[in-house]
Amino acid sequence: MKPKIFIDGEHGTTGLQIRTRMAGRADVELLSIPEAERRNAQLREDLLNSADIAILCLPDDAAKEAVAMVAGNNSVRIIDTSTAHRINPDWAYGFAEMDREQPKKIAGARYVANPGCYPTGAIGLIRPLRLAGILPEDYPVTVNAVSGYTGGGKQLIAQMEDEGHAEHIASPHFLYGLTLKHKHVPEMQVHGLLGRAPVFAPSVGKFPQGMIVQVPLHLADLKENASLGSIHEALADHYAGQDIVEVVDLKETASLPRVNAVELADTDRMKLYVFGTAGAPHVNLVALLDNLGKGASGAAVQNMDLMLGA
Ligand SMILES: NC(=O)C1=CN([C@@H]2O[C@H](COP(=O)(O)OP(=O)(O)OC[C@H]3O[C@@H](n4cnc5c(N)ncnc54)[C@H](OP(=O)(O)O)[C@@H]3O)[C@@H](O)[C@H]2O)C=CC1
Ligand SMILES: CC(=O)N[C@@H](CCC(=O)OP(=O)(O)O)C(=O)O
Repeated sequence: MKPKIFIDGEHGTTGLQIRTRMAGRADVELLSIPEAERRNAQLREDLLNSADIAILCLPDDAAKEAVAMVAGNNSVRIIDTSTAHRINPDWAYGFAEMDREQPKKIAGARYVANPGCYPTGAIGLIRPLRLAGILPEDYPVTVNAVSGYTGGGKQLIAQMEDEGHAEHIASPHFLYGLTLKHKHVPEMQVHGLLGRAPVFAPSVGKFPQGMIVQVPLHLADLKENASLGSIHEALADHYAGQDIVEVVDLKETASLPRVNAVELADTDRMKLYVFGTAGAPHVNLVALLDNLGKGASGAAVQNMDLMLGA
């Protein structure tokens, strides 16, 4: 029998992109809820309990409610794309490339927390340098980022695209999260293995999908003799043999005049760069991804495949 998959929130931004990725797959059976019934709690509970894997594409509160709906059913496994369970030690963190043994942990888990879009870039850059001993635990990390506006879900999409919207946003680029209490900070600290919470400065650009995450570093405050080359080598070693995360060659990186936020839109890949000048005191670590690809829906399907052994 084919494994049954139910996407709770399938008519939202992340859910729709997962459905698109699943179209044409003959190895799974997709359970579906009509759009008009998407908030029908009884129907959702029935579908959740009929699934082998439920992928939650809901706000945090609704995701917690969905987990409670299957509490008495030991056969339903869950992938949650919300922020609700990302630092819960009972959940496997669904970033398969973060450690060699992570794919195995995800494959065997009942509960998998899909990473946030910004944390995928930030943790992807920071964690390998913590593991290699290059980045000290108490380093004051700063994360600057720009996301495509689909990162804000249906509401922000409507504000950006509909000029008649009462809260239309006409700005081509804006900063937000200005209280510095963004929901992704704890996740970046925990899985980035950081002693201090990073300063996180997010922004949104007038493009639907794409994301740049930057982590600038002072070499003098890293492990002795850390250099552009040794940092690149640590990242390249960490991701060797992976096909989704690419550490871009230093020579190619040095030749780039700019980084385009939408380069990886509509892909599930992530590119990591180490920018700087040999012998100079600073480096800038950069991750490039699609907020809805490796940052959300692409990672959810990758995790589902690991859980199915596909
Ligand atoms: N967009 C992105 O780039 C990313 C999103 N995520 C996460 O994915 C989750 C979904 O976000 P996103 O797809 O962007 O959001 P959307 O607002 O686009 O979609 C959310 C969907 O969930 C439905 N929903 C809301 N509340 C309930 C409820 N109580 N019961 C049933 N259905 C409900 C909404 O229905 P309705 O239309 O009626 O509101 C909508 O269909 C969030 O937790 C978000 O943090 C993660 C990574 C990146
Ligand atoms: C542009 C934008 O608004 N982005 C969202 C983050 C994306 C998202 O929904 O958060 P998760 O990755 O945790 O699911 C935000 O800053 O709240």
